[in-house]
Amino acid sequence: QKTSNGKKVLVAYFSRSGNTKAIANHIKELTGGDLFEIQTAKPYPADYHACTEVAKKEKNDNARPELKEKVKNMEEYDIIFIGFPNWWGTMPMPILTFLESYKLEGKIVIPFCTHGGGGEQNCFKDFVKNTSKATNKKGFITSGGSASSARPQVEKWLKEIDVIK
Ligand SMILES: Cc1cc2nc3c(=O)[nH]c(=O)nc-3n(C[C@H](O)[C@H](O)[C@H](O)COP(=O)(O)O)c2cc1C
Repeated sequence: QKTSNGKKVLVAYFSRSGNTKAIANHIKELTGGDLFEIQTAKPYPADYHACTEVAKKEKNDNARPELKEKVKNMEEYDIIFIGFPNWWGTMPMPILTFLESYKLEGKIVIPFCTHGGGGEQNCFKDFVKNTSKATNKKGFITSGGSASSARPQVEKWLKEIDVIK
């Protein structure tokens, strides 16, 4: 399925507790795109505090956690939404693994993010820095708690950035 302007859409997301997944689902429903969940080969601890410690170490080490699977047909997509939670003020490191796994030249990449009160911080700045070979469009950000009811805001944003009519 393609959008009204004939583009094929992928909605890739990383989500530990479901908030970012809720936004991914809104985008999928509104654009008719395909969903892909970015998962690490080794799951993060279920315990929140333990997870923050693992994530902090990965950030400090500039790690590239191994991913469970790849998008097999990335070359078919024109527009790639990439969603993630704000972790320690930026993208979780598996997003960097993901971005470095594909040739994104010539594609439109668009981030979306949920946070726990800190807002955007460096999330989108770091995203743009790491996707400089692609065309970037303005991202969508919301607090994790509002994600499931954010469909109207997501729709407004998708119209603003010219992905849907
Ligand atoms: C490891 C970790 C680090 C986090 N760091 C931040 C942060 O720096 N700023 C913030 O606003 N929220 C932070 N959060 C909260 C998440 O961004 C927020 O709960 C988000 O909606 C979770 O999305 P998810 O349900 O898709 O995993 C952190 C959460 C985790 C697990």
